[in-house]
Amino acid sequence: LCESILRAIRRYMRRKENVSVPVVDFYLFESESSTYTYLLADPETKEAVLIDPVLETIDRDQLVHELGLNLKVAVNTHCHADHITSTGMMKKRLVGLKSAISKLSGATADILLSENDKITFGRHFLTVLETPGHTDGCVSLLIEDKSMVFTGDALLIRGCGRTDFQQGSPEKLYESVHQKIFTLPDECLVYPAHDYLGRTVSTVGEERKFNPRLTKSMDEFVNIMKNLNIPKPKKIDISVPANLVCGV
Ligand SMILES: N[C@@H](CCC(=O)N[C@@H](CSS)C(=O)NCC(=O)O)C(=O)O
Ligand SMILES: [Fe+2]
Repeated sequence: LCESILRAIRRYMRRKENVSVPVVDFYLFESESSTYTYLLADPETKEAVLIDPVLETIDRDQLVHELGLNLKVAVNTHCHADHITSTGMMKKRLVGLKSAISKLSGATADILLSENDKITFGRHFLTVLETPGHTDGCVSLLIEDKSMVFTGDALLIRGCGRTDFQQGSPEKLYESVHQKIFTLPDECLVYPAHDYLGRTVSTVGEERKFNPRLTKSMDEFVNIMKNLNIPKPKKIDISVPANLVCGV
């Protein structure tokens, strides 16, 4: 393990002992699309935010009730191509819940996000970082003390989102990650929207050092991304149109 992840683990353990920091339920995983959903809450005010919820796991995500949380916002990091979001269905079940997605995604939602917007829950907030390249409307969400960033499909653990559909651009993705994410503190924990190998968390320092795609030059990166040759997501034709309207 490199130094930055050890520092991050120590920092995380200290945070767990301090009730004034947000609680995150890290392991809400949807196995068909290998998607991570993240629930963040202020333990004192009970206000909460849900990131990238999936339709198939909407019943599991009712745990917000069990935890006595007041879910304010359900946010998508982008218009997903591989699964349908549950934000629209969830709004029908939870009075007062608002959906959010980037303005540049072209999707409809209650809140259309732009660079530097804040999503507040209790005493905490996430700052919106526009990180286009996988899609034009991709955002990453940074917690106020820069200890955690939720990167959607922009930066995956030892990988990144593909750039061969949905306005994908390897050049834009390279710039987004280098300018917006790799400039964060080394020990900032990186939580991606997917992992296909069972990994759950990384750090900015680790990815800056070891990411096999993004440590390369821009030209090499573009070449890698143009030759990924991976099949399209099985559900792309139903997911994209559905996600343009919050999945309903
Ligand atoms: N097999 C999956 C789709 C896998 C895939 O294409 N994942 C995307 C993120 S979801 S849009 C991706 O960007 N992958 C990058 C990579 O390097 O794997 C399915 O059929 O759903
Ligand atoms: Fe995606």
